Order: sequence, then C-alpha cells, then structure tokens
Amino acid sequence: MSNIAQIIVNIPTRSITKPFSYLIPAHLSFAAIGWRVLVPFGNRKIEGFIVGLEADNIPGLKSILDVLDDFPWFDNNMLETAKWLSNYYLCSLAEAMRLFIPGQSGIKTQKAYQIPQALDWEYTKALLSNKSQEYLILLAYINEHGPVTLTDLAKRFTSIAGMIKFCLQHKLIVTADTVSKRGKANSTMLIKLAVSREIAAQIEKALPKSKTAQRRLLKALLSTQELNTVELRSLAITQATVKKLAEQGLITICSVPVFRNSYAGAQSLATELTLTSEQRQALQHIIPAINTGAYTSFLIHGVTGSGKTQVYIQAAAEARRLDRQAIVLVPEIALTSQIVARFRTAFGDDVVVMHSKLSVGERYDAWRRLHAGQAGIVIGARSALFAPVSRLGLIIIDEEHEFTYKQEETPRYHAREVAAVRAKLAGATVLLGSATPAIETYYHALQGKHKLLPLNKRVDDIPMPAVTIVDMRQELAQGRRSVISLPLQTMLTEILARKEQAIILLNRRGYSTFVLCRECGHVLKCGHCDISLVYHAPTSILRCHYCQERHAVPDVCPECGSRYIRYFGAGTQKVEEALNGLFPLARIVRMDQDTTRGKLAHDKILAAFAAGSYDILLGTQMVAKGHDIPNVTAVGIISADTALNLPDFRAAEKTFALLTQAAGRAGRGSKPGRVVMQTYNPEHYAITAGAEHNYQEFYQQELSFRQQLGYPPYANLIKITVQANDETIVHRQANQAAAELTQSLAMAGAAIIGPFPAAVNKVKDIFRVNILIKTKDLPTITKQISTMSIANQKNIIIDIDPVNVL
Ligand SMILES: Nc1ncnc2c1ncn2[C@@H]1O[C@H](COP(=O)(O)OP(=O)(O)OP(=O)(O)O)[C@@H](O)[C@H]1O
Ligand SMILES: [Zn+2]
Ligand SMILES: [Zn+2]
Repeated sequence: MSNIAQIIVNIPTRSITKPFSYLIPAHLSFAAIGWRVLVPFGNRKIEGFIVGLEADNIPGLKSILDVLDDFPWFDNNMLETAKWLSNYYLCSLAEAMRLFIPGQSGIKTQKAYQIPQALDWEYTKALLSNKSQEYLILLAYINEHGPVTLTDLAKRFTSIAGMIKFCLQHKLIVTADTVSKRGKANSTMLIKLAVSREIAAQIEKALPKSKTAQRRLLKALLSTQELNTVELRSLAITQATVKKLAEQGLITICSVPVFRNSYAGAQSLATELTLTSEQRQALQHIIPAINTGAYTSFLIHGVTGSGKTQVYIQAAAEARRLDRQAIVLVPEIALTSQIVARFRTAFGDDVVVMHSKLSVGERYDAWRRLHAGQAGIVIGARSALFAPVSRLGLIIIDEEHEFTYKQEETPRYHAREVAAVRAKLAGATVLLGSATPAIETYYHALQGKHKLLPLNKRVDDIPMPAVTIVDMRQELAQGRRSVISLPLQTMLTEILARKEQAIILLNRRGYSTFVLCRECGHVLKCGHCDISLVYHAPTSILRCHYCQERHAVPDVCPECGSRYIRYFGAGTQKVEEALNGLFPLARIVRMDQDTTRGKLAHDKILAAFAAGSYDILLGTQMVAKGHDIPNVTAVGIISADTALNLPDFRAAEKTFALLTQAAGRAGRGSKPGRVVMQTYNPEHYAITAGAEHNYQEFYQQELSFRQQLGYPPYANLIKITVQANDETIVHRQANQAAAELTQSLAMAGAAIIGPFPAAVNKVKDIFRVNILIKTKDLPTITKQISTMSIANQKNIIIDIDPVNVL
C-alpha cells in the first residue's frame, strides 16, 4: 500500500519544482495520481497535484487535508503533456499543470475561526461573566458551525471585531482557513437516505432530544424521497447537520450539476452539403488515419473559401463515430460564432464552447461535461487544448498560422507544438488548416512531418477576387493626400450603388514606429540587418533592434532627398471620417479595440453587418479573418505594408497572411469579388504574391531569406527578457546575462544577439531589455539554460520559440 503522495504544490515560484511528500490519510485513501488536493504548506493551505506515490514510511509527514474535486483531474496523458511543457518551455510543473485547470486562481482561502479542541466551557463562562450575552452566543454559533469566516460572522453579530479580538486573546477561539474552490460547478445538492426506511425510522426515534436538526432531517427524508438545497434551507437544516448524518452513513449526498450554456443563442443552419472532390480527397487520407488510432498530422492548405470547415466537421464526425473526442482550436473569439454554428448544426449539444470571456463557472461546467464524457467536441481558443478529454482522437487547429496560438505569458507555449505532444500521447490525429500556413509549418510539411492536403479551389469553382495594387506614392504625386485612394473610392462607389457590401482593413500594428518617406516610400533600415529602424519617441533616435546601431532621424530622405518624412500610422477613426466625407449616405460600422470590449461584441457587429444592417465594415486585423459573408464583394486595404516595416523577421509573413486573408473575404458568394491594396511597396514579394494569391511564390522567397539569416525554420530562437524598474540595473543585469550566456553556450553552437531594448522598452515603469539566442540544437541549449542562474530569476523571462521578437 502506498500511502505517501508526491505532490506538486501550486505556488508561483520557479525555484520550487520538486514534488513534496505528504501522507494520504485513511479517509482519502482513494486519492491517487492525478488528483487535485489541498495541503498544508508553511502556515497556509494551498492547492497541490498528486504526481506520484510511494510506499516508504517517512515519519513526521504532514497529511493531505482534502481533495478538491470528486474525480482525478489529470489522466496520464495530461500529466505527461504537463511534464513536456515544463521541460520544453522552462516553466515549473505546477505552472504547466495549472493550464489544465479552469480559472487561473484556483482556490481561495479565507480566514475563519473555530473553537479549540480542548476548550473548558466552565472556565469560559466564568471569564465572560461580566461581558455581554453576545459573547456566549457567538461562541455557541462558532461551536456549531465552525470554522466560520469573518464575513459570515459580521452578518450575524454587531461589533464583531472587538469580540473576536478578545476571544482570540484568551484562546476561546483559534483561526483556521476555509477553502473554497473558485469556479464551482453550478450544482445543486441532493440528499437521500442511505439506509432502509425502517432503520432510518428507528434511528430517528433513538436520537437524543437535543439533536433536533438531525431528527428534522431524517423525518423529512422519511416523508419525501430526496431533498435539494432549497428544501433543506426551508427546513433550516445546516450543512453541518447534513455532514454529521452523512458521516454516520445514514444519508448520501450527491451533487447534480446544473450546466450553463453561454452559446445557447448561436443559431444553427441546417444544411446537407455534397463534398467537393478536393474535400473528398482530403478526407480519404484523414478518415483512415483517425481509424488507425496512431498519431498522424495533416496540413490542409486550402485557399480562402475552399471549404476547410466542412473537412473539419467530417473528420470530427469520424472521431465521434469511434467514440473519441475532438478539440477544435480557433484563433480568436471573433471567429468562434460561425464555426460554432456549423459544428452545432452537425453535432448539437455534443459541442462545448470554451473561450477566455467565459466566466470561471461556465468554464468549469464545460470542463466537467467533457470530463464526464457528456460532450465530445470542444471548440475554443488555445486554452481549449487543455480540456480534460480522456478519449482524445482529433485535434483541429484552424488558421494554424495565427500568432494568437502562442501564449504571451508563462507558460509561453505554442498550441501547435502542444497539440502534437498531446496527440502523440493519445494516438490522435492532428489537422492543421490554413490558406497561409506558417513558414515553419509548410517547411515541416514538405519534410514529411505533416501530410500535405491541398484544397486549391474555392467551393463551386468561385473565382478568387481580382486584386488591384495601388501605389500610394503615385497618389501623392497626383496631389491626392487622402487615406482613400482614387481606385478604392471608385470601387466603393460602384459596389455601394449595387447594394453590395465592403470591408475596409486598416492594418494598424506597429503604429508610428517606423519612418517613411511619403515621396518615394523609402523606409529607414539598418545597414546590417535588413530590418526597419525603430523610432524611439522619448529620445528621437532610430535604432536597430538586432545589432543596436543608432541613427539620428534624418531631415531629408536619404533615398530621394524629400523633406516629406513622417512616422507612419493612421487610426480607424481617421479613416472613418474620410469615408464619411466621401460617402455620406453609406452606413459604416467600426470594429476595433475601442468598439469590441464587451462579451461577444465582435459577434454582434459581425452579425449586424452580415444581416445587411451596414454597408461598410471598417476595422483592424479582426475584420479580415474567418467570416463568410456572401454579399461582401469588395475589400479595401488601407496600408498593406504597415506590418512589413516592423523590425521583425516575420514581418513579411504577417503581411502576406493578412493580405491573403483579407482579400479572401471578398466574392465568396455568387457575385465576383474585388480587392484594392494600397501600398508604398508595390514591388515587395509579400504584396505581389498576396495580390496573386500565390502562396508558393511567397514561400520560396521567404524561405531563402530565412535561410540566409539563419532564422526559423533553420534555427530555433530563444528570447530572454530582463525587466526592472531601474534602467541602469536592467542594462547591467542584461549585460551580465548575455556574458553568462555567451560563455556557457558558445561551445554548444548558439549565437547570442543583444542585449537590446525591447521595442516598447518601458511598460508601466518597468524597463525591458531583450537577448535573442539562435540555435540549431534547442534541447541542449534549453537544458543548459535551465541550470543557469537566469533560469531562476523572477525578473527574467525566458521565451522558447518566441513569435514576438521585438
Ligand atoms: N461541399 C460544399 N458544397 C457547397 N458549399 C460548401 C461546401 N463546403 C463548404 N461550403 C461552403 O463554402 C463556404 C466556404 O467554406 P469555409 O468557410 O469552410 O471555407 P474556408 O476554407 O474555411 O475559408 P477561409 O480560409 O476563408 O475561412 C461556406 O459558406 C461553406 O458553407
Ligand atoms: Zn524618399
Ligand atoms: Zn542592425
């Protein structure tokens, strides 16, 4: 019998990574690996996870206090995934395990009071003889209900603080923590008799007169079959009474969960589709793979509007037919509603929706339904990857190139990597889908890591939209300074006249950080790194984030001598004004950070636009992706190259993906689509390939650029960020760290770049300095870093495979 548990305690300290041993008390003997428990730690009670068992008899161990769920939360695959996460991303095992628990804060402890075990009541009465009656009433209350929280007491007693102080001083009460789980399932308790009615009746009669509450409860149960929480309350029966009878084995308590459904409103569109031949071919590879029960990974490279969702649905149907569960990841909440509607049509209540805007309670319900096998498909943002599905058969990652799949806080995981790990452990199939796969993904597909399934045509042979590139330098030369070019204006005039709809994308990322000549389109770049220089407003200095070269901002363009140099950027409001000026009758709706705060606000705006309540949808990145609105025939892109000029080696990839996705919204119905792309770089390959919907061309160019500079997929990156509220300290620490890294990693073939200040080098008064490491041997390098002092410094962030290198 193993009665000692190895427990990972959930405390946010990277240095404590080893499990602690605790005794499993007899009444919790069922607790095994995977259970979430409550343990004493120092003078606190905290959450812990059982990760191992041992049989040794170690004297003096503390005991586990309680279990926190009524089932083991982790199965072996979840546990192994967590271990992998902690190894690969250098986070603590507890941090990795927390990903699997809904709600970040876990449990909440509250100070409470109880009567000490050996309280001498005679002495107490004597002590309180000259005090008010209230004292004894208070002690009696605590005695019956303890431990009781201060909040609870304050509701019942006036001037409670003074009484508590006195009682504590004289040791009439002691403190104890009560623990409540956050995100409790919305459940109702049901009480039933655990013994026959005859025995219950006998016991009821035999109970002493003083046990009125217990007798009341038994009597009630003898007359009705079961009692719920509301009925118990109306009988004035407390939890303590219920607990006492349960402990004596007279009654059983079961909790019946009441599940919330936040997407109950998402409408279902019942349609039966005949698959296109490309969809059918893709499924001819996917379905057998799901049936083998062995890990296989596919990349569905399907142009916009090629019907990837239908392939996902058929694949999920196959997994469900085999009674296995599916996880469907989508990049953003804004995209969730349409895909949910399609899955709901196909699978009804078997679908559970998860996203970060759900309340902790809603999330907990969803988790429990999946865990209990009451639902088989979970759709959500990256965190849905950690759903407690024990019969995992399929993981779908839609728009797999999206950067939202990377978590930008510890643990800094990428969903694509974790999906592969979970799927391998479970013998599941992975489906990655995108019109613009990440360079790394496509590269790996060509190398055989993913099987490549192309969908080259839109459904029904609908043509791809025709794209016009507008050279904004020409516009300026012709004296037009508006953010809306003439071709864009003309296109909008035409489609508005035909009562069709348009989407206008303003790519605002990197607002105002790069310097552009409006005359010739020249962007100031670093001479050594082929990367735009970043304008640092406080010091008015241009700086290369890769090699640290600095420049003063020139007065005239070094390329053409023009004085018309400016920091680039235009807000959505400004574009809205311009549109209003040109089209006073058009109904325009704006969708950006400012207008999409509330829960599901994206969906509301999109639904209204889809329903035809607006003519033009204007917004940032989020208007460009995922949705399928047949009456949208025109897409305008205000500044195609904003992202291109970020000092980020992925700038071209981001630009190409955004342009392709945005253009892909046009002409998905029976009417042909048109796109106008405004740019200062009409000959850049990201723009030209984007305009031609030519992924191959883009991929080839981009790959050779990556190869020349040794960026992913030819190497892995690690970003180390040093943070401090003092600029001198942060630089000194960063220099030390860089020196330490250089010394210990140089031999292992890693290149250290930096330190250089982060693009946003001060956030909330914290200065940030980055160091980049390039390596072809990530496992060795991370292992080495994990032994270095920087791995345990609170103010140093280690980001493996960063997507944001700024
Ligand atoms: N076999 C089919 N027959 C008819 N219509 C289909 C078929 N498959 C999909 N569709 C429809 O085609 C449209 C585009 O499909 P879907 O949204 O899945 O494309 P997608 O590949 O995900 O595009 P994007 O990458 O742009 O999001 C949808 O309206 C969908 O209902
Ligand atoms: Zn110029
Ligand atoms: Zn440089």
